[in-house]
Amino acid sequence: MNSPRPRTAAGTDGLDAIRNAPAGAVLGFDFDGTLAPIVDDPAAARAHPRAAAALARLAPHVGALVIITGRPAAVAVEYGGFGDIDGLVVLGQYGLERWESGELTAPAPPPGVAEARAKLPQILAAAGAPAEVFVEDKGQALAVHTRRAAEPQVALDRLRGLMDALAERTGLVVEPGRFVLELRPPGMDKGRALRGFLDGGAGAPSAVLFAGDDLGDLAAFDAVDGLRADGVPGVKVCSGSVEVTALAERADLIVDGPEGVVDFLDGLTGAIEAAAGSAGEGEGA
Ligand SMILES: O=P(O)(O)OC[C@H]1O[C@H](O[C@H]2O[C@H](CO)[C@@H](O)[C@H](O)[C@H]2O)[C@H](O)[C@@H](O)[C@@H]1O
Repeated sequence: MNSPRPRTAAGTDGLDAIRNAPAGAVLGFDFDGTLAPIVDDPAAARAHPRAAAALARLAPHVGALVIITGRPAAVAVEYGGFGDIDGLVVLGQYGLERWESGELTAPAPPPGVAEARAKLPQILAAAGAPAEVFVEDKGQALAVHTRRAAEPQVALDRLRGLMDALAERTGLVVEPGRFVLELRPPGMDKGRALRGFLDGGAGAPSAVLFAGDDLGDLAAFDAVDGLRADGVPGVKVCSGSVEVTALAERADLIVDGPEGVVDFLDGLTGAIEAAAGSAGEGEGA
């Protein structure tokens, strides 16, 4: 299977670098909207049916695979069916949590989360939120979802100012996403998480890739840009949707949602395996 070509020279260099030296490359992925199709109920989200197999096939060829998600890490592992993928690391809650080989490391939530949890019902009432607006309690963070409302963007806009004020009062930050506003601890984002993950590796990667779909993934795109400025080839992949356009504007490569991401992974692995096969034939000749 042929991989789609990036539309930028930097992205083409980044993808070539991954294909040419996969063993030193680090590939990062968002979960919801990138590996898992968006659905109305966050608890019903599951990875694309071919995602876990595609990651498992790619894993032995590359330096590292890391999923960086707003979900609790253990939830992404469960909903993804990722528990058996060799070497996979999942950084949850925007990088606060780390899951690796079945072991989870997670800090205690800051006290502001409990205060926000107690005040959120009043905030929803004050914003006139319809009954379909609900809170997803992630322990470290609280996500207010409006997707199921008749007018999800209107409901989101009405909440924004009140959520900003609550974040300020509780020492949290507001993380906006696809018909969601999250209250979460400050000091971490997907860019810092990616940088921190690379810093914990065995040296600079030969190349880096990050694929995402939502506003929270822009920080990881910033990190890829920063790495490129430092001389590390990199690729920014957007899992395209009509809901968010900000990532597509910054991406080297746009694919068609999670199905496109999985096809891209299969194509990349196929190219790496084909190159390894030809090299083996050359050596034997
Ligand atoms: O960083 P991510 O892996 O993309 O997680 C971000 C948030 O995604 C989830 O919400 C989104 O997906 C839901 C299920 O498809 C959808 O119903 C919702 O509208 C989306 O915003 C998740 O529920 C959040 O906790 C994540 O932080």
